[in-house]
Amino acid sequence: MREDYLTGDAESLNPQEKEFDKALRPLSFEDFSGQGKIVDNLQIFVGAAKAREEALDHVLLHGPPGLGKTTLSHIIANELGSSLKISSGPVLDKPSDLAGLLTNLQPYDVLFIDEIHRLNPIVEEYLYSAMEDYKIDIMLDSGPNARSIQIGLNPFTLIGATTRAGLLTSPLRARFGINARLEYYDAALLTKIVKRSASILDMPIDESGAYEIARRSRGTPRIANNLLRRTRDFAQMKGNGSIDVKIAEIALNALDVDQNGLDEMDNRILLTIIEKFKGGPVGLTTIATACGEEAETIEEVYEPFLIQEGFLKRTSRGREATEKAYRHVGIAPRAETGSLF
Ligand SMILES: Nc1ncnc2c1ncn2[C@@H]1O[C@H](COP(=O)(O)OP(=O)(O)OP(=O)(O)O)[C@@H](O)[C@H]1O
Ligand SMILES: [Mg+2]
Repeated sequence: MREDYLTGDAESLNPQEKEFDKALRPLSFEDFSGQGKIVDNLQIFVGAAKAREEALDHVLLHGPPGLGKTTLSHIIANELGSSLKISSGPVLDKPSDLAGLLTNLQPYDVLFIDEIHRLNPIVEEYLYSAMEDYKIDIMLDSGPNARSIQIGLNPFTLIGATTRAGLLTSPLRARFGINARLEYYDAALLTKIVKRSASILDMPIDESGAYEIARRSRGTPRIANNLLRRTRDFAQMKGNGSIDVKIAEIALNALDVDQNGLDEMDNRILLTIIEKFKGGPVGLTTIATACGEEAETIEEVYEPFLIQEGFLKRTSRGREATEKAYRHVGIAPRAETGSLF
């Protein structure tokens, strides 16, 4: 179950969760909390493109899952007054899939390609001229009759989203005029987001309850919203229906979200490095095998937060647990135990 609230994107949700997700998704820059600099800049770029009656420059949004990349794409299209066409890297398998999408775009439409780091390299090449000159070359026929024709496209904006900006090729990256890296949210911002969500869903919640959920949400709005939903269940079954700090604590403890907001897998990663590999350094794939998790998921989902919070260090020789990690799992750091002998 933890998988779906950590990594679950809209596509993997059940219909009820989809409704919930839709109801809570901010629709305008005004409703979107945090990422101040990115939002301020985007507002300027969107306003200027509209005033000049030009397509907005292509936008690359990157950062860990659940921080608002898809949400921001919807907002950009809304604020441009354009429609948003949605696709994703793995879905665009053949150049003809891409050509079909591109030739159907109306002037100033926004094309959103999620997981853009997973584009097929052949499809990616076709994207270059589309992004640069609003043109694509299409191959007609094959064999001796093969010839290519050039088709002009309406001016459009491509928004690419990825959790792995490092995997993007440099020619693709260079074609984005706007490049924004989303950051984790602090507890104050997440408190605001939790209170907004609770009010949309008509859930009574007090400040301390909202803060407790917020500060234990790994800096991630998606997790905050999901923990809010789970906490409501506890409020209904174990309380009087409203959420305060006591109910929030009961719910979060029951869900194995600890005092620092780390969940069961975060703790398993830290414990594995400390207990099985003497605190590291140890390689990512070794950690992954020992934890029974995909290396990619550890790198994309867990590690960035553990590093940002100072539990983990990335060195040239591998991952190392910090002193803070030792204290967190309640084991004395190496230096201290070493000095006893
Ligand atoms: N700044 C924000 N303010 C309020 N709610 C937010 C904000 N950012 C994200 N959310 C909420 O968090 C949920 C997840 O956001 P979103 O789907 O945009 O993340 P994402 O970055 O696209 O994640 P992924 O990488 O998994 O696709 C959204 O449904 C939205 O309700
Ligand atoms: Mg998304």
